[in-house]
Amino acid sequence: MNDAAIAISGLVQRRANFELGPIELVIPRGYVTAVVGPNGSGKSSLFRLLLDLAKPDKGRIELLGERVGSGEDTALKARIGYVPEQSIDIEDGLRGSQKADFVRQWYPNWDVNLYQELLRRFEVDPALKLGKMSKGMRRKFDLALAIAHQPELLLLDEPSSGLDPIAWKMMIEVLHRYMDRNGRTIVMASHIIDEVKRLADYIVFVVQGKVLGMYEKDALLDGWQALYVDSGGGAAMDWTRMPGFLSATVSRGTTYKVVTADAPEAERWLAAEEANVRLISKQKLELDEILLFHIEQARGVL
Ligand SMILES: Nc1ncnc2c1ncn2[C@@H]1O[C@H](COP(=O)(O)OP(=O)(O)OP(=O)(O)O)[C@@H](O)[C@H]1O
Repeated sequence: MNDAAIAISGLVQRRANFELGPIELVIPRGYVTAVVGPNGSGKSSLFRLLLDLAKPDKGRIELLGERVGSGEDTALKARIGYVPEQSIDIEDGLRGSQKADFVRQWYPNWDVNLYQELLRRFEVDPALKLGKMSKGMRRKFDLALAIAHQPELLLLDEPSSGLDPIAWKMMIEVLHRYMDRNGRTIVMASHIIDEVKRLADYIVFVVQGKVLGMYEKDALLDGWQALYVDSGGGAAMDWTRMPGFLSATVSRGTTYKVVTADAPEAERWLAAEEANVRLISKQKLELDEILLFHIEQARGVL
C-alpha cells in the first residue's frame, strides 16, 4: 500500500494577485497533519486544488494513490471527507436531514448509527434548515456529515471556526476517535495553536503560497528553544556557530537569549565550548513564535 495520503509535485496555481507554489509535498497516511500559516497564505486554495474544486496551472496531485483531475473520481471522493472553510450558502433552504439524505447516496460506507451518534453528541437538530442553524451548529453538522461515511482521508479547513469551548473539546475527542482506526489520515488547516498541539503529528508551514517545511511536531517543539546563556563576560561569542542558530539578543548583563532550531545539539555544542559560557535556563518556543520566525525568514528569502 502506498504510504502517502497526499503526494504533490510541481503544483502551481496563478491568480491575478497571488501565486501558490511551486509546491512539493508528501503527507503521510495514518497521521494528523496540520497546515499552518497566516491569513491569505494559500491554505484554502491548496485544499480546493486537492479536491479538484479548482484547477492548477501546473503540477500533479495524488490522493490515496489516485491522480486528481484525471476524469471520473466518484470512487476516490467516496474515500474522502471534506469540511470547507465556509458552508455552501445555496443549501441554506435545506433541512439538515434533507441534506444528509442526499449526501449519503454517494457513500457506500455511510454509517447511519455513527451519523446519529455524532449529531447527538454535537447536539445538532437535523430538522432545522441549514440557514437557520447557528454558525457553530452548522460547523458541527458539516463535521458529522464529513465523518459519517467513514472516509480514509479527512480534509478539514479550519474545523473549529465558530465552535464554543465545549463543542471544541467534543470535536477534538471525535477526531481522536476517528483516528483510532488504522490507516486513517487527517489534514487540517488551523490557526488554533492548542488544536494543532493536541491533534497534529506533523506540521506544514505555508507562507505566501510556498511550503516552508514539514516537521514532526514533537521534534519541532523540542528543537526550537530559547537558550539563556551567560557568556562569562570574556571575548565576544560568535553565536552563529551554534547548531540551529536563529537569533541572539542581550537578555541582561552578560546573559544572551539565543534562539535555536536544534536545542539538543546546541546544548552539546555549549557544553563542549572552551569559552567560559554557561547555560542558565531554556524555554521551548510556542508554535506561533515558530511560525513567526518562518514568516520573517520567508520575507527575507521569498
Ligand atoms: N477565487 C479566488 N480568486 C482569486 N483570488 C483568490 C480566490 N480565492 C482566494 N484568492 C486569493 O488567494 C490568496 C490565498 O487565499 P486563501 O483563502 O487560500 O488563504 P488562506 O491561507 O486559506 O487564508 P485564511 O487563513 O485567511 O483562511 C489570497 O490572496 C486570496 O485573496
